[in-house]
Amino acid sequence: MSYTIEEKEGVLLFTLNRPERRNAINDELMEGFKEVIHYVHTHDTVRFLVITGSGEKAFCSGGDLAEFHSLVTEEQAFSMLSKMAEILYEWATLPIPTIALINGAAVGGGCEIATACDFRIIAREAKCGFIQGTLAITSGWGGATYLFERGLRHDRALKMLVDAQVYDSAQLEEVGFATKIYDGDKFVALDQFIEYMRKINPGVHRAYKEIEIRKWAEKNLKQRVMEEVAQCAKLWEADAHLEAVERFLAKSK
Ligand SMILES: CC[C@@H](C(=O)O)C(=O)SCCNC(=O)CCNC(=O)[C@H](O)C(C)(C)COP(=O)(O)OP(=O)(O)OC[C@H]1O[C@@H](n2cnc3c(N)ncnc32)[C@H](O)[C@@H]1OP(=O)(O)O
Repeated sequence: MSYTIEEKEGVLLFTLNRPERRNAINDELMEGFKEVIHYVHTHDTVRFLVITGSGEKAFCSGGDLAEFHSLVTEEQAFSMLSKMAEILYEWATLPIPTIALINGAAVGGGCEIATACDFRIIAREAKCGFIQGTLAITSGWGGATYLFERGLRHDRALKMLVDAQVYDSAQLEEVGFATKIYDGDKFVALDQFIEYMRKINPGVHRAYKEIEIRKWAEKNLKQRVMEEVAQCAKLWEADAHLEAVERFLAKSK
């Protein structure tokens, strides 16, 4: 199975489980996200949603470049990108705190998933980056829109996007992308992070999330996400992108 979903003591843990592909997102994993979202909406027992990657190396390497390379036209790209963008919008507007437990590399769409979460707890040796620019595309799942909502200084957020480089944990802390850097066991770090939150009535968390979600509704967040998707889809069909992906895949052979 390419993912697992486990509920324990109020924490719903969603683990991306394709370590041999560095937990890249394919259609099956998108269905996993949908299952998790449905679970949260139908189980009041869930207080915190946590997403992490299996293995040591990666949280998530973004879209599965091998699987999605068959999408060539703008329309084909839009169809895949908008599907995941819709899912991430649902995720970002869930009524409970969401946490990206970043155990390893979070690049491309993996960095977008992390940005769509409320909190990013990052392993000291992990790296994150909006590296889409190196593939001649922009973020295509709404990640830039979320990044500009996360309260980073505007020039720092923009620099992350336009440089398209991976940042180490010290840099991620400095720019304000990381909520917390951890050493050692990721679940110990998670337990410490939610220690105080656990003691608070869940209604309080839901109320704070509603405040943020209301603000986003007023600022047309969904529409802005979809415009980001459309921009990425346009770039997707250009030769520069298709050739960059071919170069990446050729390295693996
Ligand atoms: C499509 C949406 C778009 C968006 O909207 O954002 C994107 O997400 S674009 C995709 C951006 N992602 C990438 O460009 C992935 C780049 N991957 C890496 O930089 C590295 O793999 C890593 C994540 C930093 C991990 O490095 P390392 O631990 O050294 O592993 P390898 O590079 O050797 O990879 C192992 C294995 O996994 C395959 N792989 C990695 N990422 C992907 C991917 N995104 N899609 C498909 N396959 C991926 C890689 O090809 C290797 O395969 P083998 O050589 O066959 O073992």
